[in-house]
Amino acid sequence: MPTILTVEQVCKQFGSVIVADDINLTVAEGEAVGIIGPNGAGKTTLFNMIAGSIQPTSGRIIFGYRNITKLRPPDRCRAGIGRSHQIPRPFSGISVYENTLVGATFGGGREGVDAKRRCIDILDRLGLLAKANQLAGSLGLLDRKRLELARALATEPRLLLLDEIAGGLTDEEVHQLIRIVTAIRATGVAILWIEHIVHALISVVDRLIAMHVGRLLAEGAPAAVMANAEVQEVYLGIEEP
Ligand SMILES: Nc1ncnc2c1ncn2[C@@H]1O[C@H](COP(=O)(O)OP(=O)(O)OP(=O)(O)O)[C@@H](O)[C@H]1O
Repeated sequence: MPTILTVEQVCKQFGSVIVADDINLTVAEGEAVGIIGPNGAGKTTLFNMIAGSIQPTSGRIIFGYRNITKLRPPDRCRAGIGRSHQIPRPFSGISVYENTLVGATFGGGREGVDAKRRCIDILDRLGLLAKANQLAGSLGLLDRKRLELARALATEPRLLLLDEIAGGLTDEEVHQLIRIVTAIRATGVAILWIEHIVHALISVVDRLIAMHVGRLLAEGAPAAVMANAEVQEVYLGIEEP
């Protein structure tokens, strides 16, 4: 499959603190890649640089064949990078449907009946259609996470960045979320997913990347990365005997 995202020699410094240290990674079209790492490893900072809300200190970000390093976040969204945030922040005073419509109109560039039809289809796929007219602010956690995904999908992404979407959910809710992400994945959207709930991640992704203090520690098949001695030590706290 052709590459959809290339992160090339990306570094980020906040003052004297290095939070991304020569990051190189690729995601192929339709591929699902997981990112794990302890708190403060630089995972969200990496997403912020891919989505454009912060600029790398150096390095390049290529989306498709386009260098998007200097592009503003709305333009990256319109180019096909969708994002869900760690803490869902829907427009709580408007309905679930209207929240989704904002994404379809803004990112997907659709209007009128076309945008409305797309939103209804997305809400149906995510199991939110029955709550379409409810205020977003009245939703429980799982539904807020579903809405976060719906809003991101409405922008018609070719690459979806998921930031800790399983956090705070019950086991049953995590299973529901896994089914949703698997279904999104089956539509051909590439996924880059940061997650602390590793079993959820591993049940969906093709490849895993482990980060630690701004660096890529290991990368490859999920089982191999989880068995890596350095990953076990820094991430799971398991030291070699
Ligand atoms: N705007 C900022 N200014 C200064 N330091 C920052 C800023 N944003 C992030 N950092 C620092 O960068 C480091 C990486 O943070 P980041 O949120 O990317 O980690 P993370 O791997 O996503 O962690 P978590 O799993 O807790 O979400 C942390 O030490 C954080 O304090």
